[in-house]
Amino acid sequence: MTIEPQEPPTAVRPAGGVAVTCHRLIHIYPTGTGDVVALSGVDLRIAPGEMLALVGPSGSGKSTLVAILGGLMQPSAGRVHVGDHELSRLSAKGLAALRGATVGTVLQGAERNLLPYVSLARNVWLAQRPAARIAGRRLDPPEAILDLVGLGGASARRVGDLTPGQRQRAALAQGLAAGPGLLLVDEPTSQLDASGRDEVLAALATVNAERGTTVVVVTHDGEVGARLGRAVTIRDGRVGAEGRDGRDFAVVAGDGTIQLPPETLAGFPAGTLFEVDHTDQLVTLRAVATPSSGGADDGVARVGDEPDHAG
Ligand SMILES: Nc1ncnc2c1ncn2[C@@H]1O[C@H](COP(=O)(O)OP(=O)(O)OP(=O)(O)O)[C@@H](O)[C@H]1O
Repeated sequence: MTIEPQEPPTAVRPAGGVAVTCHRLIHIYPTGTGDVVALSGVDLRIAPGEMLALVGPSGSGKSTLVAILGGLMQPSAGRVHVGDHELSRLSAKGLAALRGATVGTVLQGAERNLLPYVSLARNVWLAQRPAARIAGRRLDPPEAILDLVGLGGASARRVGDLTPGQRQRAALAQGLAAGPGLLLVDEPTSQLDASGRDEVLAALATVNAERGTTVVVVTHDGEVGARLGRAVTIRDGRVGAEGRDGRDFAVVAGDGTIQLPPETLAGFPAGTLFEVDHTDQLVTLRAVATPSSGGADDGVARVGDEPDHAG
C-alpha cells in the first residue's frame, strides 16, 4: 500500500541560487599505502544561478569536489563557500542542515536516488523531510516539483514504470525536493540516448530559469558541457581550463601555474623550457628546449636542434 502525503513539509527555502567559491581547495585521502592527493588547489567561482559542467578525465577529482560542495565531507585544506556557509567550519550538524536544505545532490545512476516501492510523489515528500526539521516556510507540493522536471501527472507512478529519461528526471525532482539553492548532479546523461539527454537538459534549464537554482553537472559528455554554456575542466586535482559559450580559455591557478590543453601538451612534454614574452593582453610561450634522454649534455634538446642521428 502506498500512503500519499497529505501536506508538504515546511522548511526554509533559499531564494534563488547560491554562489559557490573554492579557494586553494585541497583534499587528501589517507590510504594504507600512502596519501592520495585528489584536489591540489582548486580555485573556482560560480555565480548564483549559473549552470556549469565539471568535466575531466577519470580520477581527476570531480567526484571529490562535488562531495565537498554537497557537504558529504570536509576538505583537507583551503576554503569553500556555498552561499553564506564556509563549509570547512561547519559542524556535523551544520553539514547535515546544509545537505537538508541548501544543497541537493543527485547521485550517478537515477535508481540510487529513488525508492522503488513508493510513488514518485512519496519519494519527493520523503526527501523534503530533513528540510522540514529546519523550521520555516512551506515547501512546494511534490506534484509541483515533479511538474517542474516535466513529470506532471506522473506523481502516482513508480520508478519501475518510467523510461530511463523519466527516471533521471525523477531523480532530479528528488534532488530539488527541499528547494535547494545549489543542485549537484553526477553524470545525469551517461545512460541515456539523445532524446533522453535532451529531456534532462531541458528539465535542468527549466529549473534554472524558474527557480534560479545554481546547477553543477559532472559529465564526461562534451555536448552536455557545451549546452550548459560553461564547462570547467579538472585535471590532476585542479582547474585547468574553461569553455564558455564555445570559446576555450586557460585558467591561472592560485600558485600561478597554467595547464596547457591536452592537444598542446602532447607536443611539449613536462620539463619543456619556454621563453615567456608578454605585452598588455598577449602572452607568447616560445619552446626553446624539450627534455631528452639523449643528445644534449644537460638532458634537454634545443628546439630546432638537428636530431641526434647515429651514423
Ligand atoms: N575514498 C577514497 N580513498 C582513496 N582514494 C580515493 C578515494 N576516492 C577517490 N580517490 C582517489 O582520488 C582521486 C580523485 O578521484 P575522484 O573520484 O574524485 O575523480 P573523478 O574525476 O570523479 O573520477 P571518475 O570520473 O572516474 O569518477 C583518484 O586518484 C581516486 O583514486
